[in-house]
Amino acid sequence: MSEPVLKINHLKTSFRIKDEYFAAVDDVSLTVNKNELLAIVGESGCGKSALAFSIMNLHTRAKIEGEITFKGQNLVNLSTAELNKLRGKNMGMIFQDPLTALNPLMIIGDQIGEILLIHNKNMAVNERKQRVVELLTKVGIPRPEHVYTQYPHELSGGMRQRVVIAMAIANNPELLIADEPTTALDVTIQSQILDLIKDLKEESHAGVILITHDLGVVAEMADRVAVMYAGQIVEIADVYTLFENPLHPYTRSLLNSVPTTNEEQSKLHVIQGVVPALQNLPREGCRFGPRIPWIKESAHEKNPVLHEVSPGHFVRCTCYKDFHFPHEDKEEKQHVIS
Ligand SMILES: Nc1ncnc2c1ncn2[C@@H]1O[C@H](COP(=O)(O)OP(=O)(O)OP(=O)(O)O)[C@@H](O)[C@H]1O
Repeated sequence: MSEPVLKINHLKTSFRIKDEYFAAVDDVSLTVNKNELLAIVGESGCGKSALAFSIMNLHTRAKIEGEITFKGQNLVNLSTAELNKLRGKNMGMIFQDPLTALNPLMIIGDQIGEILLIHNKNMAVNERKQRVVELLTKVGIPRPEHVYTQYPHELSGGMRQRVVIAMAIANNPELLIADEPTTALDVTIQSQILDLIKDLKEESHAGVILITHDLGVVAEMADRVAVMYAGQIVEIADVYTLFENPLHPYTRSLLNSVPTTNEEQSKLHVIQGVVPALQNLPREGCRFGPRIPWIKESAHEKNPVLHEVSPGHFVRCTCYKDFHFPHEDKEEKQHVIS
């Protein structure tokens, strides 16, 4: 039986541009369970980071509405002091760029030690040092005692990201959010970092949210996947269902734009257009509609909602029933879907 760590209900995060607020996260509801890795995918500008930052309450000037329930409390209503008790202790975050997440003027040991100290005021100095070395060892850093004394600029990008992960897991959080944790790293290092996150999840049984552009990573690591487009979840399902039976035109377009060795993939699909700027997002009708203009208007719902097409598999808008790629024979495709 799955046990929820985080429950998000009708979350709306809006940013002020000139005199108006525009929702970058628009009515998102989801759950993350203990020992589950939920991947959030979508093109740049779909609202993935805005969602992650909302959960950690790291937006300074956004308007946040809805409910983010963690440990029985709605994070949206908590004061900074109350939030600080949870952040870094019960919730950890791994950021895209490890350099910006670290203080350049502080040695690694002190940076991790500080996180331990904030949440364990009575921890003795020696115990703290020992725990930092343990954490550095756990995230695969060689010569941890030496690295303890180094500054961030003395480490490689991969090692710095390991330090950031050590900080995020220092207090054994129940929820770990990783926002494109390998974007700033070399390809060779990327898989090591992702393996580390996966191992940590398996060991600690934490709930993990992994934000990524990379569908290969999703296939490899996720238990469930939420696909975001224009601030909304357009499809959510367990990882097998999402890859075996993707339904939303956006999900299918994303999957079809990745080259594979699969012989059935006759042609790569280039998704038309781009995600509009926040103030130009379509707010009515199917938000993805303008990017699939060959699908007739009547296929879309006026106010698209998520439909549960099979247990745990939700798809927004009815247009998935009529969707086909321009190069496909429509009759044949409808037969496959029905
Ligand atoms: N502080 C802000 N003020 C105004 N607009 C913002 C702010 N932060 C994000 N946005 C806008 O909100 C939308 C969603 O941005 P977000 O960074 O969440 O996208 P993303 O899916 O995480 O993209 P990426 O993959 O590039 O990180 C974008 O249109 C972005 O320009």
